[in-house]
Amino acid sequence: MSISYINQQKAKLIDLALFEFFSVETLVELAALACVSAIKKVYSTNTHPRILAIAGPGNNGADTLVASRHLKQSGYNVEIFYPKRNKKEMFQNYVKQNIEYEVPFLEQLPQQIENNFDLIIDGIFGFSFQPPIRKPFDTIINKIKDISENVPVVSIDIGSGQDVEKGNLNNLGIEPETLISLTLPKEGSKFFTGKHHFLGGNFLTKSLAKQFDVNIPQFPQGEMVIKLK
Ligand SMILES: NC(=O)C1=CN([C@@H]2O[C@H](COP(=O)(O)OP(=O)(O)OC[C@H]3O[C@@H](n4cnc5c(N)ncnc54)[C@H](O)[C@@H]3O)[C@@H](O)[C@H]2O)[C@@H](O)CC1
Ligand SMILES: [K+]
Repeated sequence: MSISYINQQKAKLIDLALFEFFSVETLVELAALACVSAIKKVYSTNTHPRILAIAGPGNNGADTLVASRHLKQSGYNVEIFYPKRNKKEMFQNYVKQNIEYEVPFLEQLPQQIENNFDLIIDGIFGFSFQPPIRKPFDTIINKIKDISENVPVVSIDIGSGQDVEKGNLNNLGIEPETLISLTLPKEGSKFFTGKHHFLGGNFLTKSLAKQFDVNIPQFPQGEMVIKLK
């Protein structure tokens, strides 16, 4: 049975349904841990010790802020660029946690990313993205696109700037080396051209799968992610 790919509306509805059972903090913590698990499988602290994490204003950014803390605890050197801060308490707590765990926040996108970082985490936009890309993320996404030939990029849920359903239309979004889809892959990820595609976020029950008419995967025993590509 193949795994379902979902459109933007279904992603939002499934998210809302999960909030009936879990707090957003729980879902973010688990999604972030799944992302960390996928990252560790491809990029080790020996080969890719210096990580630049770019966090957006929504829950894709929340996943990134939490993943940054876990990656730091796992021995990576992580620095965060988080240009548009969400005022909600949850996000403020994630900032405090990173400061406590000695993960620095950068005031600007660094100039020489390729010389100073081995890996970029793209946590700018997830399934709620609506084009066109507004400031300041237009220039940030263009910069990441420019250097993605030289520094590998891991995108959480979606390559930021890509259309959630149609993929990288007109090459406007980030095309990552590694994509980590959450809950179920979005339709746009059918066009993914990078090397590694993981699925994390083992949240769906049989009853939710029936309600939303989707096929859900069986995660391998003891694993937080499934490798789709
Ligand atoms: N059920 C799930 O699958 C889960 C999803 N989570 C994460 O949550 C994400 C979805 O989070 P959200 O719904 O908060 O939304 P996103 O994080 O996708 O983005 C919404 C934010 O981006 C801004 N934005 C949207 N389009 C823009 C544009 N064109 N230019 C500039 N800013 C723009 C919005 O104003 C809003 O602040 C998922 O992709 C995933 O990463 C996880 O945190 C937990 C579980
Ligand atoms: K993203």
